[in-house]
Amino acid sequence: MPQPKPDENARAWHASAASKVRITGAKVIVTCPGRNFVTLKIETDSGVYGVGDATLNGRELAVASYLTDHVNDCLIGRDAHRIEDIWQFLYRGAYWRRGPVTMAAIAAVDTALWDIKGKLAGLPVYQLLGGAARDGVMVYGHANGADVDETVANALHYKELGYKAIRLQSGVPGLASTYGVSRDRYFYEPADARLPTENIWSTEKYLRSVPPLFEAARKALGWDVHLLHDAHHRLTPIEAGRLGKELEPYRPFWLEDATPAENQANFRLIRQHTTTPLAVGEIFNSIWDAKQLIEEQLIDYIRATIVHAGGISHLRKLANFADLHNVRTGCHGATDLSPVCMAAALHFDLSIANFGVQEYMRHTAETDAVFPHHYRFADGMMHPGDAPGLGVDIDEALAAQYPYEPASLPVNRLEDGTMFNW
Ligand SMILES: O=C(O)C(=O)C[C@H](O)[C@H](O)CO
Ligand SMILES: [Mg+2]
Repeated sequence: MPQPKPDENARAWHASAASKVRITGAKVIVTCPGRNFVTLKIETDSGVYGVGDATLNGRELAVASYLTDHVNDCLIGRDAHRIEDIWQFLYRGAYWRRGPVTMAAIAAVDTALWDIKGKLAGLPVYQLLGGAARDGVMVYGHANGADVDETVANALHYKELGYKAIRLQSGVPGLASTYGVSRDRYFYEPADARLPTENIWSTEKYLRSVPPLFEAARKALGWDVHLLHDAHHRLTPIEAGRLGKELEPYRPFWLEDATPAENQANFRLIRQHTTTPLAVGEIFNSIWDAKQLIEEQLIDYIRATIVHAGGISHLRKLANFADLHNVRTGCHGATDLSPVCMAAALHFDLSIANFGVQEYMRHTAETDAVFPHHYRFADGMMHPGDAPGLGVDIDEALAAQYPYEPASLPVNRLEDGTMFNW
């Protein structure tokens, strides 16, 4: 029997058959409505455009240059529908894989392409990702204060606002400044000066301060609210094990960034000493940063988010992998992640199987005005809205009124002058 003739031009056929939407332009917008944000806007010949967040706090211009000097020209003429192909082109094609600058740039392209695909389909992005897997996205807010009383008072306020999960960070007696404690009630912005501010840190003083904070918070708030805490990479594994054990009676939702995670095996030691759930990963930029942590079930929540971990496409892979190992998500959502990232994270959170919680720090009114958006908060939950695409935009004329202002994250020294983790 004669065999069917192979189609020698299959590749060409595939290339021409699908309906194409050509990318006609890509531009980077840097704006500072209270803090710096880098946004990528991709335009197509259909008239539809998409936006992606590319903000890397304290290193913003490196990503802006990566996009402008090395990526944007490569996008022109490509089919905006081919999100995975473009992701692979940028990741494999860089040769220098991973790293926060590369992955933030790829994330911005990926996010903008999902926005375009949603707008062209007339669907919110979460519908393209499989639809809503829950009614809304539980978020946690930041309660902080100079001392335990002020922090607990702020936490009570968050509870009144309807929050079901609250992060507690309090000033440490004997230390002039502490991570997570702001002078402002809602907006904590660590990038506070052009050159890095030098803070002083004492692990001993800090460790004494956290259990009394949780004890007071449980007394005042009761047990029907989740309580979280961020150690911000400052403990050794054995110190983290001790803190986790001391917090167990207060049932924290998680202890975050207990120890730096370059060496993923660090978390084994913490696990051996405490049942307090562990969260890590806001500075991760790919699935490889979390592979051992997830495979060995050394953590409970993975904090990687859209802008710093390669966009919606890569974060979905990470979440699916985590799901196999009972690890849930808890996306980073500090104010240095723009409303574009927040919108993308909410579509992602709503659609995945193993969602845990989403961090939510309110942006300033100036930021909200530059980035008009459809996402909303009610009763401790958020929803991305049902506008086609991501449901977020950038007002370029307004953005231009807030030029870039150099700002750095702080650094820490121990009391004897030794450089330490911030
Ligand atoms: O929100 C958190 O949990 C943080 O740790 C915030 C980070 O310090 C901040 O995003 C750094 O830019
Ligand atoms: Mg953190």
